[in-house]
Amino acid sequence: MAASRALLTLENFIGGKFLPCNSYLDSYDPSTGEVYCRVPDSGKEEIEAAVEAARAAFPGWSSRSPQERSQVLHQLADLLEQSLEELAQAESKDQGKTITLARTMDIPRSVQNFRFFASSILHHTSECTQMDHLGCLHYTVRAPVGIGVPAGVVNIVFGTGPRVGEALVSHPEVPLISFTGSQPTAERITQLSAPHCKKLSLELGGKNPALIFEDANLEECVPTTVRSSFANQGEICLCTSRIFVQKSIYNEFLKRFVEATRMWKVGIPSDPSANMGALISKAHLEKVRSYIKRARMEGAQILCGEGVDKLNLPPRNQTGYFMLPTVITDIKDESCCMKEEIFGPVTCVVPFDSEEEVIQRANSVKYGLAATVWSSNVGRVHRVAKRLQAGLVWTNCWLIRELNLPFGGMKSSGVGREGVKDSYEFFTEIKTITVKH
Ligand SMILES: NC(=O)c1ccc[n+]([C@@H]2O[C@H](COP(=O)([O-])OP(=O)(O)OC[C@H]3O[C@@H](n4cnc5c(N)ncnc54)[C@H](O)[C@@H]3O)[C@@H](O)[C@H]2O)c1
Ligand SMILES: N/C(=C/C=C\C=O)C(=O)O
Repeated sequence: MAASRALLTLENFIGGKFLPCNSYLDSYDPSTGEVYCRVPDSGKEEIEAAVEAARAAFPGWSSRSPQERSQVLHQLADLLEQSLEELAQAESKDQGKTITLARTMDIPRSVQNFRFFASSILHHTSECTQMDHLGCLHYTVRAPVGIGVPAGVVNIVFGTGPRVGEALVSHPEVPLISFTGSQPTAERITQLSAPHCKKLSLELGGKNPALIFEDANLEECVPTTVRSSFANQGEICLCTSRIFVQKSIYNEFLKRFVEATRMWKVGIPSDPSANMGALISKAHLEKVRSYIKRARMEGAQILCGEGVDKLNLPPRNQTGYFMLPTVITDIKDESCCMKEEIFGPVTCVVPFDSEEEVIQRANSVKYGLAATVWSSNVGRVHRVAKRLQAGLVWTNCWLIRELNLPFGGMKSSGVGREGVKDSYEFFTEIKTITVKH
């Protein structure tokens, strides 16, 4: 029996200290399907300790000036930047994403976010009114609700959603919840938080359409739509999973799109030339595959990918959670593949005739997160973008992020928004003060 390699064991980080836990969960390397790490299986006790640490840290941290807190956030960005490669390797290993995506998107975006918010907190203004006839001045101030960085301000508690997640979201001293995840979980969190009237920010799923009109520039549209469909194995809430193509260019688009999809390289995450790595878990891989099986049963066509083309992987990775990017056509709008979020490397391509028709069909799902519109007619992109039920509409591009402006979805894609103004308002309480002079 080969000696088992010492497994990486993570610890919770509470009150500025790394703390062991009584029990642990196995964490799997998505590229091999092997256990590579153990994470704490935390529960109520750990959440209580984290809330206590936060409670103790709050008075000191919340009274620090924006200038001091900005400096701390810039220092965090510096530390992330200095450890970019180590963090990219860790993220790629843990999530199955390619090292290239982790190096060029995930970690740099984290640095950018810290720097951006470190700057924005220095520029907020408040409101003021005067009642001269009463000799009154009114103004607003905002007080932090959450906490920032010194010991106890950031607490990291590992565990499962139902066990440690529920302990956190139902804790009476946790006043607000910023949740990113699926709609079913958001429903559960909303139920648990309701008795405490907690403030909620919910960033949920999407079933994001691409609307490709006959005057689209296919040289740009095809590669960008391949990327928006399959980046990070389709495990991005903003990924395109329904592609509506105007009939007159449908065959040409499909030919180019399938060719480009087949060039989208699936490889081991550490391969810098891979475009796509492994899905997050065995269970998720099987869930994604089940949608393709259902599409086949409904008589849809699978033009490339799962069950059509061959996946070439080294022997050690054949137990990894890999699948090929898959394109489905001849599928009805009523199909679950066109209605439900699959959150995998699967996209459906269907034709449409008119602008009116495609807007109605694009809006016919319960989600409303993101959309892309491809047309060289500037009047059309503005007109269509305004009518789409989506919180984010990219025209002739995808995933260009503007942190100054609201980010988030409508309908079942979430509640509230993130961004400079929206996050500032969410994480603070506003107060109106009247001074009679
Ligand atoms: N809108 C966005 O910005 C955005 C960004 C990324 C992902 N997403 C969405 O997230 C989903 C994929 O992420 P996921 O699979 O981790 O989602 P998930 O809902 O399964 O889990 C999200 C988080 O909630 C925790 N959780 C699970 N059950 C819980 C419970 N009962 N109480 C408290 N916490 C609980 C999980 O441990 C996890 O940390 C997709 O729907 C995707 O679209 C949205
Ligand atoms: N919050 C964001 C999420 C992006 C992709 C999620 O899968 C962001 O871009 O700010």
